[in-house]
Amino acid sequence: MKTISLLGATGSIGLQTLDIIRKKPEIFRLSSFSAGKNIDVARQIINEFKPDLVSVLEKDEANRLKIEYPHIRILHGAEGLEAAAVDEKADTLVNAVLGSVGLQPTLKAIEAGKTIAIANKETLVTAGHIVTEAAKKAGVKLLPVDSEHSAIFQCMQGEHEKNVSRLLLTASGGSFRNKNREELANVTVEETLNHPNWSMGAKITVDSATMMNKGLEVIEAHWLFNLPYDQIDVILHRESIIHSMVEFHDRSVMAQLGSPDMRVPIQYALTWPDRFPMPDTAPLDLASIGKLHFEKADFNRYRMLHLAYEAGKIGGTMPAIMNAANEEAVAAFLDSKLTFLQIEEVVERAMEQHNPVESLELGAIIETDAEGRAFVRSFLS
Ligand SMILES: NC(=O)C1=CN([C@@H]2O[C@H](COP(=O)(O)OP(=O)(O)OC[C@H]3O[C@@H](n4cnc5c(N)ncnc54)[C@H](OP(=O)(O)O)[C@@H]3O)[C@@H](O)[C@H]2O)C=CC1
Ligand SMILES: CC(=O)[C@@H](O)[C@H](O)COP(=O)(O)O
Ligand SMILES: [Mn+2]
Repeated sequence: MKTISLLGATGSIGLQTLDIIRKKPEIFRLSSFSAGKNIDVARQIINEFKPDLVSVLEKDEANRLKIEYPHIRILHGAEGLEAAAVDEKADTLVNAVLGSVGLQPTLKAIEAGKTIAIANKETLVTAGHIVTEAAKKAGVKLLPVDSEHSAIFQCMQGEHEKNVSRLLLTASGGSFRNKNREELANVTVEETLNHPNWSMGAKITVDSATMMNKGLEVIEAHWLFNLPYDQIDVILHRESIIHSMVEFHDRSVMAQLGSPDMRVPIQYALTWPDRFPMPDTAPLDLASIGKLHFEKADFNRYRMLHLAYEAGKIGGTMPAIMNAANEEAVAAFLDSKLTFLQIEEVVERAMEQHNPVESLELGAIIETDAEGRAFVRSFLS
């Protein structure tokens, strides 16, 4: 029996995690979860899964839920997220919250000795050095949920890190992969949210279109698999059937394939090193797919990918400023306050004005995160 605390239960990854828990009640139990503002869905989750602890974003909503559910511990805000992350009944934290707000709960859960299934890539981008060091020190497992990192993790089973020569992250190219840069000037939010292969939350779908998603994933891979940036490559693969690959020194390349369905990597993180059947997922039918395509990822077309490699190589607080500026810029785009190409412009400017600190201290990271957000807000005003 695995007891789970789930941050971001009302989101795309959160709901798919609940689907896995729902189908295997003899194996999984949800003991706590967090939601943001989607209280109607939070209520449905409480009614179905009967957790012991729930955290929501706002105090007023928490107070209303306390009256409705007097037997459940209901919390709110950053403290609530941390309390859910260290829930004493849970052995595993699934971090599916959006953004760097997931960092401090993750660190608390590591300190408390929880196994961490991590979907929340912004946490690893912002403070990968702190998170991976803390996990190593506490002897805690960080299990990847992101499809590319799960693919690499699966290819690495039974292999030794020292034999890896290169990681190859596959990228769909996102909603605008058939457009050139000039054609990006007037794209709408609605067009941006139309991902060709995956159904995901709004922020990551925008990131996929700007290619920042792949940039964040390059930094995520650097921390999870302990490889330098010149051994991490990105290749365009429009079908999203190969989820990523690992090249070894003998030039052998291992790939993990499957239909684009996040429930597969989520479940693998929850059952590793075992595998359980996934009856609702159709078998991969390569004969009907016919062809798989590959293309070089052009850094001029996908400038955000270049910026992310730069941020990763500079290191220190540079990935944190890039991530915070990107989170704010994407939110502004979704709110029609920035155009699609301005997301890139504002992220680049935030990086240019930032003096990166080499410090590995959490305080420096938190300050940098705030600086990135303030920079975008002042750009908007
Ligand atoms: N979706 C996918 O297929 C994949 C996602 N990921 C990563 O997983 C994470 C989640 O993505 P996704 O599920 O798409 O995102 P969604 O936007 O669908 O869900 C985000 C979740 O986080 C909650 N949330 C948002 N902001 C806050 C906040 N400030 N405080 C507390 N809770 C908050 C939301 O609550 P509410 O909705 O109630 O307001 C929701 O539960 C991201 O880091 C993403 O990059 C990685 C690989 C694939
Ligand atoms: C499902 C998943 O892991 C996403 O991060 C996905 O990778 C997005 O696809 P692209 O960024 O390749 O468009
Ligand atoms: Mn991914």
